[in-house]
Amino acid sequence: MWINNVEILKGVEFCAPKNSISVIVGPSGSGKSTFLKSINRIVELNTNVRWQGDILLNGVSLFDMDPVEVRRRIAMVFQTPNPFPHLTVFENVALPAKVNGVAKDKGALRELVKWALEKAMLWDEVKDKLEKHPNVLSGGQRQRLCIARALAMKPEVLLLDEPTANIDVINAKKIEETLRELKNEMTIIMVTHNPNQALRIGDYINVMFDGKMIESGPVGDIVLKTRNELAIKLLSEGW
Ligand SMILES: Nc1ncnc2c1ncn2[C@@H]1O[C@H](COP(=O)(O)OP(=O)(O)OP(=O)(O)O)[C@@H](O)[C@H]1O
Repeated sequence: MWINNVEILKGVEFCAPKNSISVIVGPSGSGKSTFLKSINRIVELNTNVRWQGDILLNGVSLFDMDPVEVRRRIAMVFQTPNPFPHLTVFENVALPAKVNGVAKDKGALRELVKWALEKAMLWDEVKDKLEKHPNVLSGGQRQRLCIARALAMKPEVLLLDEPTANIDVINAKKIEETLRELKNEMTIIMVTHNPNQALRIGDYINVMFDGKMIESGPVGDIVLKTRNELAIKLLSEGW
């Protein structure tokens, strides 16, 4: 994949098994975020992108689908919590679902918002703040609000780009717990800079270096069997 004629992703082969957490690790600038943003084609929004190859969702090419449909089915949560500041907590979760036609009427929408906030393990903390704006929430709560907003679209795949990078340890643990629960309902692909986190919650580890996926496999295999020196170094020392 090329951005402005510079090759950024180089012959990447990657598979995210259903109902599992696939973690992507690698040094800064290796292409992790670009790869993640390719999976739901948001990388195309502001950049001049040229593709070679294919990305399949349940066997269907993303390039044969409407990009809006792709982004509903493959939702994304970014490193910095980015709730809509001018909308209430309720509206933050409800609006994208409403726009995408996920809930048909007000009752269904209320149910959906509650469901998404419960799944994101945030409901108990915000059920009395639904009409407040996200500035009253902590950073970790704002990030879980963004997860709830993504979940309300009922995605099949959830992409997360370092979702715990900017929050404290307790909230990071809550998000990890949330993801472990969520994988029963969807496929999760997450970028992390934290090797301990990768080993703690990843079912599959994928190591990226210089735009290539240099190692991939079940976490046990990667830890015990990999002979790739860079993968060993990255997973033991971090990056
Ligand atoms: N819109 C863009 N235009 C030009 N180059 C880009 C663009 N987006 C990413 N790149 C380049 O692609 C390469 C990979 O960047 P990317 O952000 O994907 O790496 P990363 O592994 O996620 O890094 P980090 O861990 O620091 O977030 C970098 O060299 C970057 O400069």
